[in-house]
Amino acid sequence: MKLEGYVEHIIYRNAENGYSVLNLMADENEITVVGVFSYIGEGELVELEGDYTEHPMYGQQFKAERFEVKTPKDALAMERYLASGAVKGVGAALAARIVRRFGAKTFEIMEREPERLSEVKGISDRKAREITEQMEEKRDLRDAMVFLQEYGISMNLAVKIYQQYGQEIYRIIKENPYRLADDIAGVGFRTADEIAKRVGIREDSDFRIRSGILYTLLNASAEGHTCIPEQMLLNRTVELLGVPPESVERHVSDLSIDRKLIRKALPDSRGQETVFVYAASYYYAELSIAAMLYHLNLSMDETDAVIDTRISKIEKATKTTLDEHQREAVAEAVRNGLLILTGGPGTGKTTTINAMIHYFEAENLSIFLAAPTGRAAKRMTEATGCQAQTIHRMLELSGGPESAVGGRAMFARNEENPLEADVIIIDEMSMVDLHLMQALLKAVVPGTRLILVGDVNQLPSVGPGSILQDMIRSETFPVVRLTKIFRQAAESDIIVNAHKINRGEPVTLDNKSRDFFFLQRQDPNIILRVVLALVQEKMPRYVNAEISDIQVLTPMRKGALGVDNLNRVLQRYLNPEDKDKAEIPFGHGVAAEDGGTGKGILRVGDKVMQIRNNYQLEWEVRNRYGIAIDKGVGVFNGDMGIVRAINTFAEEVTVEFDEGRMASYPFKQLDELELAYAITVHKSQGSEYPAVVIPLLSGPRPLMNRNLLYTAVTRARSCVTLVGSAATFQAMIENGTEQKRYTGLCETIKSYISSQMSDM
Ligand SMILES: Nc1ncnc2c1ncn2[C@@H]1O[C@H](COP(=O)(O)OP(=O)(O)OP(=O)(O)O)[C@@H](O)[C@H]1O
Repeated sequence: MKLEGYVEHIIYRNAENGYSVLNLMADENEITVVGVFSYIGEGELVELEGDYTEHPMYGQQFKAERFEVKTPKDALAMERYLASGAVKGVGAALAARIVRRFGAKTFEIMEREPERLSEVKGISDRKAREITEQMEEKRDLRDAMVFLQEYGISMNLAVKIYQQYGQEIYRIIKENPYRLADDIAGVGFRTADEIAKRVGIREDSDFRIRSGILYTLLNASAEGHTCIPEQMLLNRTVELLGVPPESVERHVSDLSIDRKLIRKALPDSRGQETVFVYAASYYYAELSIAAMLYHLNLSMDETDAVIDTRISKIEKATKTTLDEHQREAVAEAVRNGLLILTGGPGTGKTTTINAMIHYFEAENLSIFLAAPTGRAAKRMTEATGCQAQTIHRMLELSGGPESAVGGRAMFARNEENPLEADVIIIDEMSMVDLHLMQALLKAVVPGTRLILVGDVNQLPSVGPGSILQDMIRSETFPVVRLTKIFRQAAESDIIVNAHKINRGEPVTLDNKSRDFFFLQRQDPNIILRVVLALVQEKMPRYVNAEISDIQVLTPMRKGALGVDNLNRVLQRYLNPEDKDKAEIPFGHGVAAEDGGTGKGILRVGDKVMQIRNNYQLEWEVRNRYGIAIDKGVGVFNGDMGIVRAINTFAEEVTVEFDEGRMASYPFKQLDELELAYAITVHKSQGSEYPAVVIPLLSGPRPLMNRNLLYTAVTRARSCVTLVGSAATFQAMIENGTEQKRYTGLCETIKSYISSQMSDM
């Protein structure tokens, strides 16, 4: 049946799919209507098709299957529409005046002769234009929404697509919807492919195959590769698209002629020359990194005798005697434009950094200290007594919306406006990925000393590349390796065992240690219970810390002991439901037990983590009177915080990060957060926690390796407790095969250097 009426009030609206509940006034009757409305506003006249149904709780309602927004016919209806707030700047009084002037012709005049609006008292020419433009925009947007909905595009996405292309959408969607995957954040190949299918674009269309190839490369970069073997690219793309290999091959070759892809011969894991394929931007990033490193790698003049004397003076002043390698590191830092310092935990990296700082300070040189994450920067500040900052902040991430191009950061410090420092020391270098390294190097001029400090045995960066490892492997730059564990550090079993793990030696699990425990349990449910007891009671007391300082680390996302399930269980006990704590549905990864929606809950008091870099998110630090004392932009992958407020009215969640930084997330942006009672070992890189609890039972072999265990264990400052299978633990120590990362930086550095040599 059909029903016509005015939208009186929208009771509920799901912004993602348009599902709405609204009050409709039809012939003086108020009717509750439910249905999917792509675009609708209060005050509008709609014609609905559907049927009345009986809802067990809400009684009779009209279920709309189809709808059409109609132009209001009579004067009263027009006035109602205009007064509804649908047009900005027109309130009830003005709406009444407009309709009094033009009567039933109001809309016609607004459409055809908008300049006449200025005949109404209180409407200037400019305002008349504004009102008209709004009416037009609304109509265009509505038409576009209806069009995009036909292709199964959600409303949020439809708005984004419309904002990007405007009236061009019709052409783009019909000709090449794969462009959406390139241009719009949140549209991937799969969404574009779905649209293409509905539009009727053929499976073997050129656009589809090219887009599929680029998508495969993008996926590879999400796994950390900067390039992949061509054969692997072909296989994966063929599998993705279901098209013959020849056509993929042909397009790979076309794309490389267009320089969208770069093919390059590199040695594979067995050292044999193989063709690898890069997305062009990754290739040029490696090339420019190689070139910039080459130019920074200068020799600086200073005699050994002078250096020796100065170091001895520092040793006296700081009452430390540096060992041979530490001394060498300081001397090399003085003598070179570029230096890598690497070593495991407790081998004296920080002590060496401190000696370097003393040395350069005595020379009156300006020194910048930085690290890839906020937590790592904070640690560096504490350990050196000098202010360290995140690399992003040092490079002056600019705040405006233009600060991220294609999701990438834009920095105010770059080749045109380099950092004004004589010495830059970067800690936790193993976490720096290809993009950040490129941005950093752009902002450093030759002549500035760049000292890169890190532990090359940690897991590689979350983002693509294995910069530190590749630089060391290239054997092109000065490297000092610290290997000796100092006496104080040697008293810690965390450090001693970490080194054993790294060397592949067995670790004794007799629980006679003060800071390293292994609780053998085989049943996942029992492991969960033990983990909970450790986090909730034992560890906070043992290391004298808050519950939120105890971090659970796990290798995996899925399974009983994966991140998702651990978070669900830990949340239930550590931050249970409470009528005084606001909460909202949240997240995608949380399975089962919640009514089959696959969603979890976010609650005030929850511990959360930002899971991607957001260069635009604003934060504020307020004093106790609520006055902002510091402001900035950018919350980064891996930053941890506590949910302080959930405002369902403003649809906002406020999270407090380190150092009191408060950031607000619109509900729509909550996919940037995850619960963080438990996090993956990968995400924990660069952070340190007073105590770490690691459930360890089983998992896929490539993941369960020495590298991962080493990284997990070294995250703990005062205590590590592993809970689970000792056999798995020992097997991980023996599994020295790292997850393979394909990168070409090492070879690119070498070939760049030799090309420079031959030019000389
Ligand atoms: N030359 C030295 N003589 C005596 N003790 C030293 C020396 N160098 C470092 N130490 C001591 O060894 C311990 C570890 O040193 P440091 O903190 O510098 O190492 P690190 O490599 O930075 O460790 P981590 O990566 O775990 O932070 C500290 O207690 C430090 O005081």
